[in-house]
Amino acid sequence: MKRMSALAAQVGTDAPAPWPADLAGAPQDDPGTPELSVSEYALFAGIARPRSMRAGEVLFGRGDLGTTMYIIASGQVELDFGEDLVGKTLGPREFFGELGLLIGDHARSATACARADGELLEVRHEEFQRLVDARPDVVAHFLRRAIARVVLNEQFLIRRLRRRNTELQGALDSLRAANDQLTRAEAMMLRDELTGLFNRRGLRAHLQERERNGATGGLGLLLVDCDGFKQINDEHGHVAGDRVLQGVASILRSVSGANDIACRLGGDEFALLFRADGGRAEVLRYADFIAETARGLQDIPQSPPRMCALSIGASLLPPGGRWSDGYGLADTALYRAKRLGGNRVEWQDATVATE
Ligand SMILES: Nc1nc2c(ncn2[C@@H]2O[C@H](COP(=O)(O)OP(=O)(O)OP(=O)(O)O)[C@@H](O)[C@H]2O)c(=O)[nH]1
Repeated sequence: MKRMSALAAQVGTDAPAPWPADLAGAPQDDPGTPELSVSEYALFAGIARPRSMRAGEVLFGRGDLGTTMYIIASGQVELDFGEDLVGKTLGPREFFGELGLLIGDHARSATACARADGELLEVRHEEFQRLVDARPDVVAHFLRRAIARVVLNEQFLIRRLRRRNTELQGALDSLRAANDQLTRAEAMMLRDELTGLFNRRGLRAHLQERERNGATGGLGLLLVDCDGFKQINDEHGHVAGDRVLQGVASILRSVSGANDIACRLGGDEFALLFRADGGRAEVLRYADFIAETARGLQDIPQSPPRMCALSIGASLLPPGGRWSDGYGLADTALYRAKRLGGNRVEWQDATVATE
């Protein structure tokens, strides 16, 4: 500090400082190095204001406007760029805050905090101007170094951002893939594995959706149950039974439209819920077609059989009515169809729902 103070005393007036003879030539060191050369440091020390710093002292905060550059004479300063950017620790002859000095009222890009007790040189615009007047060659060299440092920092930041961008892109791709898998898994959970029709969960989801949209009325409901199915299993094996169930599913799929829902409720029991603006007549037309198709397939002599007879209970979901009401009606009708020997369609009205 003594050496610096002596030089500082020499530039106490506006007159250019008489520079030591050994510093007469422009410094030749690498502009990319972070610290000032000994000769540069001596020149800055000749014009700067010395000040001391205490460990933990915040010299300026990120975003603060500033016009002062600092050179470290002794001690250490930590620069914190915030977010997840890597900070820097600077030591003797290193400088910081130069953009504030060069641009003026520049928002600081980092918080500068003293890591240890030490001494700083403060360079403000007036002092720097004196150096410009007296030693433009030194200033030009310093500026090259300062610009090189800014450019290096920018390039580092750009590389880092590119890398981060690639990482983010990868994370996004994984997320998309996981989301697709989840969507597929969710869709599979709503389907019956054997027939590909919706299962009970799928039917419930579909009904909830319709209830949310207030679109539960005017729907035809068929409950379809296989007749003598256990016997097919017993006589021809489960694989043959499975093929019969798949055959029933195919018939239901072939009559259901885009907004209808064909569903395997479990075992050998199925349901078809469909738009039936034509009321009872239309619902029964669907039911008769299904029963008739099954009969037709059953009549083709095959071993093992590809189809069995079907019992069908039919009803209409009353406008504004609940699914459970409509289901109760169709179930009553199905029970009657079974009781009457199966292989038939039975209808149940809401008005005479008691049996
Ligand atoms: N092959 C096969 N059989 C199944 C499956 N799920 C349930 N079953 C069988 O389906 C049969 C259903 O028996 P029941 O309800 O008595 O059927 P049913 O013989 O048609 O009797 P009714 O309805 O009175 O005519 C049982 O033997 C179950 O083991 C399946 O996924 N595949």
